[in-house]
Amino acid sequence: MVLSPVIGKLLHKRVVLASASPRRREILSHAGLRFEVVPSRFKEKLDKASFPTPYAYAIETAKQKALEVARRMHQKDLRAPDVVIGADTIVTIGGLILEKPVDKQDAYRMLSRLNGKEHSVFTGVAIVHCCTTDAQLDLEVSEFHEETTVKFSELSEELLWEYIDSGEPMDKAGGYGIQALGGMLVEHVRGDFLNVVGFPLNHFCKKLVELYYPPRREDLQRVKHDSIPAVDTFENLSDVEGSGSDPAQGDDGGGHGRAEAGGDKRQGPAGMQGTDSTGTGESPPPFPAGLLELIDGFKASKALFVACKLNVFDVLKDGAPLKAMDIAGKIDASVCGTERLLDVCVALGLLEKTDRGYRNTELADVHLASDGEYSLHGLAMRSNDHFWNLFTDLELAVREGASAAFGRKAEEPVQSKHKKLQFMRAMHGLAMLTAHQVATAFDLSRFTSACDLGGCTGALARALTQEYPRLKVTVFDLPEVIEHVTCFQPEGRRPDWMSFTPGDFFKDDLPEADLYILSRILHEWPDDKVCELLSRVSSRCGGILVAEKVLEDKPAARGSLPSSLNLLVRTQGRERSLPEYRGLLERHGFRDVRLAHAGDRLDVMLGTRASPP
Ligand SMILES: Cc1cn([C@H]2C[C@H](O)[C@@H](COP(=O)(O)OP(=O)(O)OP(=O)(O)O)O2)c(=O)[nH]c1=O
Repeated sequence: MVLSPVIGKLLHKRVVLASASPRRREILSHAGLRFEVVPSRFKEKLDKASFPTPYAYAIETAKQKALEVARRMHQKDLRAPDVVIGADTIVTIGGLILEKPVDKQDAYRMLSRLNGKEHSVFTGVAIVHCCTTDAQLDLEVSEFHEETTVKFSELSEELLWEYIDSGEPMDKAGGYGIQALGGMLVEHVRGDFLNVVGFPLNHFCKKLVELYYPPRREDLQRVKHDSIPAVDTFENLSDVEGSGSDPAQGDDGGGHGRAEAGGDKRQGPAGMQGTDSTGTGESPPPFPAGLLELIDGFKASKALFVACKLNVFDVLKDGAPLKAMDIAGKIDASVCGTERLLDVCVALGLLEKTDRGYRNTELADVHLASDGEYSLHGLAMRSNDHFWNLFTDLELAVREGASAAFGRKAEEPVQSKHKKLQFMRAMHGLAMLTAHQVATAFDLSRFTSACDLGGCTGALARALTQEYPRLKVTVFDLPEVIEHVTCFQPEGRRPDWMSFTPGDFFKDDLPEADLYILSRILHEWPDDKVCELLSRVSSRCGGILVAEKVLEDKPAARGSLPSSLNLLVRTQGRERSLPEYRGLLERHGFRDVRLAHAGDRLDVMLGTRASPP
């Protein structure tokens, strides 16, 4: 018997749980899912420091676990399963990620840290849909995370050691198992209990709803957007046409004419399987939820920008929940307007609403408050104040081409101090998110000095010096940028081990360096300017590191599309493919140009040449 129709959607698929966790197996089989278990061999050794949030780390680990199993099964049988599920559970306290203890002492350290305090348990989940065509494996990953807060009682040393000696902590994140003896340590839990045990079943079902049941118009009136559809109890579930009623179809599943025309074949995530709309007029086409979301997308962006501009996320950072009226007072805005904005932020997943008022989600705390290390507040503000206006000219830019539009209402000169700082904050936020991945994409230990051209606040330079302590790094940027770099340094002063040189890389002498770095620079310029810049550096160095989003043969990744239009409306530059970058670099004497991915939004290329005599 299956209680949730969404679980039923998986019954006729070959589903694999990529996990050795007996808890995950139990939770999913109790929910009525049929699956095979293939524990993942992925080594959980990702660099935690390179992730902006703990849950990003858990999601990535879950994803790698699932992908490893999908690829291994495909290699073995040349046929992957239909769906592979991976999960990873971590405990976090005070910015520290706790996984499974390595020994009893480690378990003691973890439990002492949790003793008497509240901590968060995150489970990242990846649902990988596999499709094999002509022996080629195509993978589509959906991912999410769930957070549960757990408070431990004050526990005596004796009790901690007794618990550790029971052996229970050793295979569990944070060194405890809430479902067994560890339950005695816990004072209260806020959120999904099963999430702590290793699998957030409720969120998983909601995710399946999103994937398998894009809402229909009539459903939208009845069902709240993110809830699981009305729970039916039924035994005979089938994806196969005509074999029993489909819960997504309500009560008419058994009827012939209508059932035939309207039979729901929305079997999987968009893109992996087609929909079957007959277009006869008898049944409406599948509800275009994604399209409507796109049409409304600008409203969501604007709501986010306005909340940032009014410092909503700063007001709520790290504090107790506040009522709309109190927030309105602090941001100097009307109560009714504030309440509506806050509710929109809740719907967008930026705030949470409880009986005690509104509070930031972790995403907002980390990325939307203005002062965090990984804050994107500056980027949101620049998007609001600058890109928003430029995009009103998109139609003109498309009609006339970048070069025609450029110069009419293109990049405004960054004159005022306010504008300069806003630009730098935006660049800094993006660079902080990717600096570590760019710095570690290749082994750069053979270089002794590097110069980051257009390196702005030095975020990438700092990551390089952390990774290669012997590398001497210079940041080269316009004088009006260098003038303000100090306020972006963690200690509020320029570090001794990095130098900043003001200048224009098209006009002024460049600092001597073994390796030149161009991160998000070349896409700003047309080919002739790129060649001018490359010829200035090529004769002087042994290597070049270029970080850009490289266009791929397949349709561009969603993440790179806005950037490509951004360039169209404001500069004469453009994104380029690997052959294009390779051609440009090889024309200037760089050989052996290699590519590495540095996350969804950036790729890194390294080209080398014989060191100058
Ligand atoms: C906090 C907590 C964790 N856990 C478990 C859930 C997970 O199985 C484990 C965290 O380790 P994970 O690395 O998430 O999972 P795993 O190694 O057990 O299995 P696999 O990697 O093969 O999927 O801790 C509990 O069982 N109870 C708890 O209260």
